Amino acid sequence: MIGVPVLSIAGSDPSGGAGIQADLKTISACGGYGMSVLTALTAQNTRGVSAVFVPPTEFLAQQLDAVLTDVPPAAIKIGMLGSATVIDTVREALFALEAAGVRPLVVLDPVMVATSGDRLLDADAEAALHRLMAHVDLVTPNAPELGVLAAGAEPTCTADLVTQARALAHRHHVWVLAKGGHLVDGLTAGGTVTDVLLSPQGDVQAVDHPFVETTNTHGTGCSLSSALATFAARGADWPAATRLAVDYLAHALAHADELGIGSGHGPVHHLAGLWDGEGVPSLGLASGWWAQLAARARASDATTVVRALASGSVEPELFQLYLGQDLAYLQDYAEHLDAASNAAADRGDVDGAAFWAASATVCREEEPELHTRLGAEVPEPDAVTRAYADHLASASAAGYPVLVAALLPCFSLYAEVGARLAPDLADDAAAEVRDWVTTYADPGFAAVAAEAMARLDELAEDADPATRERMRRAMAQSLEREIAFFDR
Ligand SMILES: Nc1ncnc2c1ncn2[C@@H]1O[C@H](COP(=O)(O)OP(=O)(O)OP(=O)(O)O)[C@@H](O)[C@H]1O
Ligand SMILES: Cc1ncc(COP(=O)(O)O)c(N)n1
Repeated sequence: MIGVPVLSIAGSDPSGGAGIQADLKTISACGGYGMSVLTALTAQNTRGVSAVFVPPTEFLAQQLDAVLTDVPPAAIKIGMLGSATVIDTVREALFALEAAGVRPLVVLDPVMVATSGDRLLDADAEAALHRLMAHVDLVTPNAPELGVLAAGAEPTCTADLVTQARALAHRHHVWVLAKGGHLVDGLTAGGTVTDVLLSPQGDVQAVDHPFVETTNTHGTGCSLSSALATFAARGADWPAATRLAVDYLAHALAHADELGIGSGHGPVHHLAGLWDGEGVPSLGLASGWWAQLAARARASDATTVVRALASGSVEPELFQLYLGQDLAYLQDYAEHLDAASNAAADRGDVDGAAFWAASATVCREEEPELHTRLGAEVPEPDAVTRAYADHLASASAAGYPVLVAALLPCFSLYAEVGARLAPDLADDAAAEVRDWVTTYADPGFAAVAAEAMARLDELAEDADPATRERMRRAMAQSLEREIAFFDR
């Protein structure tokens, strides 16, 4: 189990139930390494907020700089922001991080009003919140916040949540988890609360969970968004991370009354699962390494080749250069897949041997067909291609588990880039772009990439600590070679 770094940018609740205190407990309980940057200090307890102190924005910028230049987070959860100036300072920090080639996943809990009814965001800060949304992957409004952000009436039923969440998802091209915690009037124990998850394309998924009859709901929004950021940081996609986060919170809510903290709306029991001995949900060791690299992997979107593909048209010379070198690379890669197949067979792993051999065949036969259809010919390998080949050769010499770790990014990164580019592919995208993107966005390819990762997870589980470290490094180095490969 590794602690993927997750950063909370939020306000402090000294009574420990909401804000960064809730976030750090949640991140730890969900298997992340929690860090926090403070936007504001509140004086509050379970009965309400009595004062708010906002430190100078220069100090916020210093905190962000200190953390982000040393420990790039795999995900960031943003909570209480307070004012437009604070929002703009956070936005600038995210922008600078992206410019430096690191794009963590970003979850925004658009905190406007506390459960107690106290305002936590200036009314004039809404425009700044919309500007921030350009850097956000998923936003988690409750019903009143959704009404404000989607400029509609406050949703009063699930159908309203869906309509307004779709408008917000569409406007900012973000995932929206619209929370149904404010629509529970009339529910009793045994009833069901419905949150709804919308993709940026507007696909809807209802996320049902049991209604808990309790007044101890202080900090549910903070905890849910932190859990989501942590599970996503650990490698779950948004629908899976949402289910894991909702289940985590349901358990914490179900045990809230056992804590019995304060005389007002008390906190949920963030550590109920750990104290019960149920531990932290497991997601696989190597999947965790890849999740830790995800912020780096998404930086491939800024490379020349992926940028050109995303825009729907590619300069022929650039594309031919890339495709030609990729053809040269695939010849070498197929040989290492054969080596992996032989090594699996030597260990008596018949399924593994068949899997790697089948992948080698795809690299020799199917993928080059795409490349040659797009006009590529095998050139002399250039320095970038040779460096990748040398890396694979030394990984191979280090043994089967290290070799598989080095082979993995070529599966996972292409599946991820394909999946990211496909939904936004313009109708008039050039034919060669469409051909390339649909090849790597194919669900069959995603399934193969997932199987490769599952095999690596098993190898990592069985490996000793020194081998695990070599595997983790080999994976990270392959990712760097992949990014260099796209940046031509
Ligand atoms: N009594 C409850 N039983 C079950 N789930 C609940 C209950 N109250 C809230 N939730 C869940 O808690 C999460 C937070 O929802 P809510 O709509 O309350 O957000 P919020 O208003 O941002 O949170 P907060 O009330 O902490 O400000 C959602 O997943 C919601 O479904
Ligand atoms: C510092 C801070 N941040 C966020 C909230 C909202 O949490 P909730 O609405 O769940 O009380 C809060 N009360 N305090």
